[in-house]
Amino acid sequence: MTIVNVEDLHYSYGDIQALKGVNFKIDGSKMVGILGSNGSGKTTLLKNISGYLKPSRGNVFIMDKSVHKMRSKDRARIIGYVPQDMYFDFEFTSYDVVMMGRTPYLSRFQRERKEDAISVRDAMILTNTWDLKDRYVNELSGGQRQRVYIARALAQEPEILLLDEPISHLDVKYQIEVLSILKQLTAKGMLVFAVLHDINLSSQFCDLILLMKDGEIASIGTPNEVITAENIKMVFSVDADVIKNPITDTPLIVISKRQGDGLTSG
Ligand SMILES: Nc1ncnc2c1ncn2[C@@H]1O[C@H](COP(=O)(O)OP(=O)(O)OP(=O)(O)O)[C@@H](O)[C@H]1O
Repeated sequence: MTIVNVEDLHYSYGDIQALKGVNFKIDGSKMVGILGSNGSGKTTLLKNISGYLKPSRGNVFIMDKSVHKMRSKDRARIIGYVPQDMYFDFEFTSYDVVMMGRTPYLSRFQRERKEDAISVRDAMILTNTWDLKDRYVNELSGGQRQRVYIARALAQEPEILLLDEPISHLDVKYQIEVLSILKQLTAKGMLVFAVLHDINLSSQFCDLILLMKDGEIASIGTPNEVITAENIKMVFSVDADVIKNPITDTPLIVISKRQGDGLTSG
């Protein structure tokens, strides 16, 4: 069964056309990396899949249902969304924030049940955030907060998990740890989309790569199909050599040539 079906998706912010006709179908549980240059539409795509933004044209179907026609509570049981950052006006502890992930399972004014506490604890242990449970989330480091947000989405127990740059604030140990956790979740049946900037880690951990340029999909396929010197040049304007990682057998990009002399607009 096709789980996510994106059809002719267009999205504009006023005059800015951020998505210009995106089409793809994904079935089964996989780890999908969304890569592309700055401003190419990755976050906008994720927000349209999550139902947070409504397409200007085209549609997003989740398990054959238009994501916008789903009740928000039903949507939240299926889709977990981890934005780049969130700001909380009030002093919420990490535990409170992760417990917010259980909202779709509780009726109004219903107190948390034992199963909610178990789900929160499991998500926090998995993301290595249990020892942060009593700390105010606004006082955590960027990397600690990022892991708490992932725990919140996991407590939601979604079938599809969307993450916007989930490893951008993490040190290398946690980058590997978070990507490994996401990979384990796909083995348990979850479909994961993650916007990533690290091409080599994406190549190592993702089953599929969706490469974006100027609001369109420049290439979609396995890392072997997508991570090529031609595609890297086309999307990032960078000369790279692509070799095989001798340990993982996945494509590995090496920037060996001297690039341009300064920043170019893009
Ligand atoms: N709220 C907004 N209002 C107006 N334009 C926006 C808004 N958000 C994004 N855009 C524009 O839409 C385009 C796509 O932005 P988007 O954030 O989806 O790109 P991205 O690929 O995620 O970029 P990055 O890698 O820099 O995070 C860009 O031209 C951006 O300037």
